[in-house]
Amino acid sequence: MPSTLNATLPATDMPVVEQQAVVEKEASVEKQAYRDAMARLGSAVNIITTDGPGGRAGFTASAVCSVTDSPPTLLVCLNRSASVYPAFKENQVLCVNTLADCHESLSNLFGGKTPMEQRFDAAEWTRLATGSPILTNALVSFDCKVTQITRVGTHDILFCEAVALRRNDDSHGLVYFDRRYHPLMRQLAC
Ligand SMILES: NC(=O)c1ccc[n+]([C@@H]2O[C@H](COP(=O)([O-])OP(=O)(O)OC[C@H]3O[C@@H](n4cnc5c(N)ncnc54)[C@H](O)[C@@H]3O)[C@@H](O)[C@H]2O)c1
Ligand SMILES: Cc1cc2c(cc1C)N(C[C@H](O)[C@H](O)[C@H](O)COP(=O)(O)O)c1[nH]c(=O)[nH]c(=O)c1N2
Repeated sequence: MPSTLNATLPATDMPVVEQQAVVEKEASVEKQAYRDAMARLGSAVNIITTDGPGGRAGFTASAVCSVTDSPPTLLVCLNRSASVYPAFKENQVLCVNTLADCHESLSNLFGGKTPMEQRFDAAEWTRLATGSPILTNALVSFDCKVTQITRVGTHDILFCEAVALRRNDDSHGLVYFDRRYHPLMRQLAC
């Protein structure tokens, strides 16, 4: 049986669509229940990097997605309590490095409390247009300037316009699902 959110609702003859609206208005979801539910959404894993006057910094992020291709724009959600937040806020440039199947330990390094130098020492980096660190064997890297920031709850949503791209066509993907990493195989040319 699938589990459901328990919300006390008045019994009515309302059509299903209107009853759903009542659930959204009256019920609230506990933080842990929300996280447990979100853990069921598989996502790519990315290391977001920056460099500039605010210093070099990087963190692991799963809250990343495409917004529009005109202009080519992604969004990245960053917790304002993260140690890296001031650097991203000041630099206004970043690179979204999407991880390949070999990057599980690198993802954990950039997602923990590890000192910044130790994080970057664990891999090889280059630069493209903005000066943000590009992970040399990432599946794909989006070098971006931050064009807009929106504050929602604990996080800032950074809207990022891609100004340069770099792809590795001989790597497999990495997905974070159910609080674990899973390799994702691509059909590679023979
Ligand atoms: N968007 C985020 O900030 C985000 C996303 C994923 C993981 N994390 C952090 O990574 C660590 C490990 O996460 P996990 O997935 O193994 O287990 P978890 O139980 O902490 O999180 C499960 C899922 O809930 C969501 N989530 C967790 N913390 C969040 C937050 N502060 N804001 C918005 N969404 C959040 C994410 O989708 C995450 O995959 C935790 O410290 C978690 O806070 C943060
Ligand atoms: C798989 C996975 C996915 C995410 C994270 C972690 C992990 C392991 N973290 C947490 C983030 O990486 C962590 O808070 C930073 O490394 C900052 O940590 P410090 O404050 O520097 O220790 C994270 N944080 C964030 O602000 N947005 C996100 O999308 C994610 N996603």
